[in-house]
Amino acid sequence: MSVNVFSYADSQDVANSVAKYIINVQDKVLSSNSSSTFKIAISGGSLGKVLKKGLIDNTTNFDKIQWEKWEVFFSDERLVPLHDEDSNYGLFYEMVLKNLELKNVKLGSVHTINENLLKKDGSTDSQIANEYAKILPPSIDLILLGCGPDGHTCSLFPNHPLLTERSKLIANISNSPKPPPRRITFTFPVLEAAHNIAFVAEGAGKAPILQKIFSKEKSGLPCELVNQLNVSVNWFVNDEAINGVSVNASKY
Ligand SMILES: O=C1O[C@H](COP(=O)(O)O)[C@@H](O)[C@H](O)[C@H]1O
Repeated sequence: MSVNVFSYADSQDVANSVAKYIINVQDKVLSSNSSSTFKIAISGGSLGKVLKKGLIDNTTNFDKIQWEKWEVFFSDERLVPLHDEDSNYGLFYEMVLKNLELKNVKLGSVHTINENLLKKDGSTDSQIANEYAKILPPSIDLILLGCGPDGHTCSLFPNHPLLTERSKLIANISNSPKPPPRRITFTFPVLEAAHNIAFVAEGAGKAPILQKIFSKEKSGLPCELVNQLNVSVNWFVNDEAINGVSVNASKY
């Protein structure tokens, strides 16, 4: 399927076009008779600020979001308490949910890890992953992903055995090369069942890895493997991130 790249000089324009895209997918999903909720998966890292800029600070976009119909999942989660500074839910809370509370707006539902199961020794991590897998729908309408400087996405890292995991929808990892080490993550079966996937990547620091991901030579990097799925994949980047990358970028 198609891989599109949309690039802008300015970060605010990246955030606005990500927001416009989210709203378009949301509207399409909710206007079809088959769905009463919009199922969206969120990542951590730099995506949090982009969502705040595009969906909260931009009040025109804010008003177009049907918040009460959103069902939010996390493409990966760090195995720390939900309000820890490393938690992807915690980041989403700070950037989005807290602002909804201030405006008295209710979000449909947010599917977090079961915090009560967390144990310091990690002995229940696989149980946390299994429980999260049970609440996943057969397919997610839109998965928003980041791209780490090493080409990882979700908590799927380069050359890691989880890249070929087919039997579990959610897997736990205890040796993440990026801290914190204990995490759970979507596996490829969840990504390939999605209706739409979008990456957000910004900054000159991302250019070297994007050059590899979009090179004709296969790298096997996790983000490149996502580009090869039979799913519509859209990249929202700033110009610095695709400096020297062989892609035809356009505007969304
Ligand atoms: O550790 C993580 O990193 C990736 C990429 O983050 P970014 O800050 O480079 O955009 C993120 O997508 C993932 O959810 C997170 O757990």
